[in-house]
Amino acid sequence: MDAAIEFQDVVAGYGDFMILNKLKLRATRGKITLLIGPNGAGKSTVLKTLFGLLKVRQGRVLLQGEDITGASARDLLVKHGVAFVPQGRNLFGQLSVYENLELGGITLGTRITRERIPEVLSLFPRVQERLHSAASSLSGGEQKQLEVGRALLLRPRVLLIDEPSIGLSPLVVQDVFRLLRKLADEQGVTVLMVEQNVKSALKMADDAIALEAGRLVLHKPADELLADPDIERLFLGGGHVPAAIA
Ligand SMILES: Nc1ncnc2c1ncn2[C@@H]1O[C@H](COP(=O)(O)OP(=O)(O)OP(=O)(O)O)[C@@H](O)[C@H]1O
Repeated sequence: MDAAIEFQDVVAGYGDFMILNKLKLRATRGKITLLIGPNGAGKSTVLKTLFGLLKVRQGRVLLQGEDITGASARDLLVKHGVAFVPQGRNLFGQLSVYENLELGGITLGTRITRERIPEVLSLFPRVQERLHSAASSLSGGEQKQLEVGRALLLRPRVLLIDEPSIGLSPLVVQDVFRLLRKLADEQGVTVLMVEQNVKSALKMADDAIALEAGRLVLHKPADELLADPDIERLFLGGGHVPAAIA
């Protein structure tokens, strides 16, 4: 397997409380890998650790075979082509769509950023129509598209995305998923995603990794998991949150 991302026995957490428990995982280059598992399993923690926001206490993190353990978020973004779209709203609401994009490209310099903005906007026609509106006036889905667009300005090779569907209508969720599919298929971007809309996400993902208590419990093709009659138990670690898999 051509691993874009590899965790080798990674231990990481918050303060003295370790969440990832000698975690081993691999995500294939140019594919969409979905991280699933019960609440608190450590899914978001994987993304934060990979993006250098949490310290790796033990083990190694590799990107395209290169050891990036301990690299800062800035270096990951600028030198290694990793972009992170966190949960929730992360825009400057009072600033315009265009200004938010300009800020997203701050590490590139103004000239390159301005050259790239049209190419990013071409992916999001509805956002393009609102270029000079305050970001906070966009719908939830448009705001999420703008966040993804802002990350794409840096032409990432790896996109980490945490629960993009929160607060979005099912149709808009499909738009976001289609976009991720396009990035993987046409640009070879590796996507690692956490998403509570598990069934819809599995329909467009390539692989699924299930975590439980900071360890990997399953890694298989998304379509195989979708066909597994034990799917609810696997997703929820024996819990029962039917709305999460509707
Ligand atoms: N900033 C923080 N400080 C302390 N503990 C945290 C922090 N963020 C998360 N945790 C704890 O780490 C554990 C794993 O959290 P994480 O967000 O990675 O889980 P998750 O699998 O993404 O869950 P969910 O599906 O609920 O989003 C949880 O017990 C959570 O309470």
